[in-house]
Amino acid sequence: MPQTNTTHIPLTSADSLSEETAFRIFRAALASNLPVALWRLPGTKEVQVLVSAQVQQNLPPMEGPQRGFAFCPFQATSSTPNTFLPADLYFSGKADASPEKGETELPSCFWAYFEKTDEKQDAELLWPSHPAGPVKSIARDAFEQTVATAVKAMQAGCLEKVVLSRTKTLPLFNGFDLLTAFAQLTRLYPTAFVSLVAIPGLGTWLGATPELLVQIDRHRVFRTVALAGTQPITDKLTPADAIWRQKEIEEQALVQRYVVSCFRHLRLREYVEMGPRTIIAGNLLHLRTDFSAAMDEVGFPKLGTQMLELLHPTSAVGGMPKAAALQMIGQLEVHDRRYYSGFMGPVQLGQETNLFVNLRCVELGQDTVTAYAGAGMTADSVPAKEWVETELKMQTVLRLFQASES
Ligand SMILES: C=C(O[C@H]1C=CC=C(C(=O)O)[C@@H]1O)C(=O)O
Repeated sequence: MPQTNTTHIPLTSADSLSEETAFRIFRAALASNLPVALWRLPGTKEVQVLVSAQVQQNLPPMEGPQRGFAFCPFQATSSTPNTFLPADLYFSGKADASPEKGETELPSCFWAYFEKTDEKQDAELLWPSHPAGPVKSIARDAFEQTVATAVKAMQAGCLEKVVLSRTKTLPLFNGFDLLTAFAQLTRLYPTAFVSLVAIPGLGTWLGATPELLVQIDRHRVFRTVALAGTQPITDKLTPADAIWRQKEIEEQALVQRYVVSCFRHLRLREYVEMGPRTIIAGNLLHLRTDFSAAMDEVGFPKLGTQMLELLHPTSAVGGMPKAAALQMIGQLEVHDRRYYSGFMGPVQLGQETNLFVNLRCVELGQDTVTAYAGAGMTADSVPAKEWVETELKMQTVLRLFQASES
């Protein structure tokens, strides 16, 4: 593994013991070909894991009572459906917790592998990959051309903003270890939602996203954010000193207005809006506005589910107006986004729902890794800068795969 220069958060022995239990469950699920999700919530230490006996294609209400893990694409298709993994086995990662069983029994082979993995496992893990293999990548010149096309359309007034993405596929280096990569991301990005999701027939995704889509906390407070605008962190720059150009301010304001339009659509006025302020996401800074509403007090007991339907895809990954932006993405991008810029996260686990936008992520093939990243374009975008921005976003996770680039 390449060396990283980031501060490591020391784990206590109780933490590392429960992390090892979560990893054992993950390995046993892969070995028995079961869908599995492993994650660490922002600002927490616990690594949580969930295994399902089978996948559902309909999302239940986000407010309960069904518990599980949602994993949804940018746009659902037959090869990238919406998926919900019921919590047939769930481990919260807390030092005093043990794995909890759900409604459906896991097959006995899972428990056989789980017992076996008690001893240190040296056998290589085989993870599921998408049956169609890696998606297409675009060369720098061609990407910059497409950005120029989008900029012209925006200057002509056809739309205000579009988020165009691209991908980069590298061979996996010898000795790559999936769980080590996950553990490294948890140490590198303490404020990100770090996840590793493996679903037979659909693929394996690893990431560290900064973008909350929908949260319903244990007090039934709904939260979402408007995140956009990007600049690299430099040695001298703290979030408080960050200066934003008009282009980024407008780009984020469009996302913020989009969230407000969703509240308006529901005729909900009693929400709290804070920001925008500058936040750190790995090697980057973004602008973020926070929104919240106490669901019962404002008379919207199903606000999480209703807002999810309206928000996704937000203009942080699509654009404004939404329909025109989605059409342009379909025309200009050479790849299928699959689960990149979709959303995912635990539903009603630990009495909370926490859904995040799948950004700063990679998709794993058997011997390849594909990074996905996009950037918000407006009439003022400069194509070369947008290329660099997507490169920086990809580095969030690809830095762990550097040995692959040599
Ligand atoms: C689309 C991505 O980031 C979004 C979130 C924050 C900032 C963004 C931007 O500045 O363009 C994007 O809207 C991505 O990471 O692939």
